[in-house]
Amino acid sequence: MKSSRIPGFYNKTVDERREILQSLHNLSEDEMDVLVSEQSLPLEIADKMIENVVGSYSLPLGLGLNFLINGKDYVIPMAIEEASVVASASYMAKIIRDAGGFKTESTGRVMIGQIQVIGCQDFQLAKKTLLEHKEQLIEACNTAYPSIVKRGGGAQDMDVRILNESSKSKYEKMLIVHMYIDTRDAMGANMINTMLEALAPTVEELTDGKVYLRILSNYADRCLAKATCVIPPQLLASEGFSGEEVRDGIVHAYEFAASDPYRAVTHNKGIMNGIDPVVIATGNDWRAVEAGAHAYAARFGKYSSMTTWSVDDDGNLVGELELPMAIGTVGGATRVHPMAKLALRILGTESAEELAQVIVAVGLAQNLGALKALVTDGIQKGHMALHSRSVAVAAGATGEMIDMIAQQMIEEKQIRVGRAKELVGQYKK
Ligand SMILES: CC(C)(COP(=O)([O-])OP(=O)([O-])OC[C@H]1O[C@@H](n2cnc3c(N)ncnc32)[C@H](O)[C@@H]1OP(=O)([O-])[O-])[C@@H](O)C(=O)NCCC(=O)NCCSC(=O)C[C@@](C)(O)CC(=O)[O-]
Ligand SMILES: NC(=O)C1=CN([C@@H]2O[C@H](COP(=O)(O)OP(=O)(O)OC[C@H]3O[C@@H](n4cnc5c(N)ncnc54)[C@H](OP(=O)(O)O)[C@@H]3O)[C@@H](O)[C@H]2O)C=CC1
Repeated sequence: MKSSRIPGFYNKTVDERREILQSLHNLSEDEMDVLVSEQSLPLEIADKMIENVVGSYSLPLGLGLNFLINGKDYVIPMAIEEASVVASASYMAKIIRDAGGFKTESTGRVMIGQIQVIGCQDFQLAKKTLLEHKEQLIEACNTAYPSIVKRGGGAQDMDVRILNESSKSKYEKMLIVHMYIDTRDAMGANMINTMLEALAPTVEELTDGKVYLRILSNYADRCLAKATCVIPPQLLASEGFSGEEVRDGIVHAYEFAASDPYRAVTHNKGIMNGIDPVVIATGNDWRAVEAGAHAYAARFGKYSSMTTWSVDDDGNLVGELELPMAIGTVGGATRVHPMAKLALRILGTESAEELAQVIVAVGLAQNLGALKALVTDGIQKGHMALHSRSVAVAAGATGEMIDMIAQQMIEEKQIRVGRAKELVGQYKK
């Protein structure tokens, strides 16, 4: 792909932006049509995706620009309702690009399937028996879903745990089988659940217990993606603030989030501001990603910051974000929703592993954007200036009136629906 660095893209009209996108990716006219909201999800497809369909729900799709990840340029489709997120991601990606870009890596694509067994006469014996039959159980899993094995994935390993072993309650004591399954480019929920359901009768036989739950775990801690950036302080300087001041402010902000769950939740919400829009745009399951990410943020026993920010020996700001990233480039809605297909095409990611790495890079950029704003001008200046247009629309402004009212509210430093309504009234006179 050509460079994703397109200065002033946001000052262009929607049509001009579409033309740039089309030439950047050689998109066909059919693909371009998908960007027109009536085409983005035809009703007959929507009606096959979920139940009781009466329509579809649109979100704005913006492009995160300037992303350089492992030396490769990416344009990032982001579906989100909140102003300033896309601008902030692009701004931080521009700074990080000047610092050499993001470096990313991942652990592979191993997901976890859980089988719950209760009522065993002897839980230790049941565990021992299962472990003795490990190879047979892995093989049974793979027999239930041979196509994933042909694709180079499938069940690889197995583990057994006993929960609440000393409990006297028949409800609390249970044995949990973990199957470790490489799902390749799929998120894998359905394939894992199929495998587990096929395995359950054998597990019951071997344990002399009763199987209840057979379901994947969304705590995908063997399916991790990590992004890092190293930024010389001079790239962080902004009006009235030296680069060193901004750098130190960001590290102080990180330490606050690392030490206080009340701050960590907001800090992490800012990270998910970047992650969710890409997960949604690519047709992936954002509830699964959200659940896994927050659980990982609590993995040391206390809910904490998803990112870390520190200063290296050369005085650079170093940022890191590692998260479970159970997404796919096939399966679910990724190849069903026309917009998701287009988003994957624009991203140009060749595998789920690559997509996962791109997503955490966006999360890291988004966190940096929020922290940089918070430790300098405060969040309201940049965020509310962009949000002012939505406020004007909420107050009933239309057409040219929207930008004029938004601008007036920014100048008056009064970005409120009440004020916007007054201005709409004045313009309509
Ligand atoms: C909003 C900015 C970027 C302005 O920042 P600025 O300094 O006015 O930007 P600039 O005019 O110097 O432009 C720099 C670059 O930003 C981008 N950019 C600039 N403007 C636009 C625009 N209109 N549309 C698209 N892109 C834009 C663009 O890439 C541009 O480069 P160029 O292309 O010109 O070479 C900055 O103030 C910022 O990053 N603010 C933070 C915004 C943010 O975090 N929003 C999230 C919502 S708040 C929240 O939910 C989370 C939070 C904050 O609670 C999390 C937490 O507490 O940790
Ligand atoms: N707790 C949760 O998170 C749950 C989530 N879900 C939902 O499950 C869905 C995801 O399930 P998932 O199993 O990923 O999707 P699918 O059920 O759509 O399965 C993906 C299919 O893609 C095919 N495929 C083609 N190319 C590849 C490749 N390179 N790598 C891997 N598979 C490939 C495979 O079939 P073949 O090999 O036969 O071609 C595979 O079965 C999401 O919609 C999610 O919301 C469902 C239940 C619970």
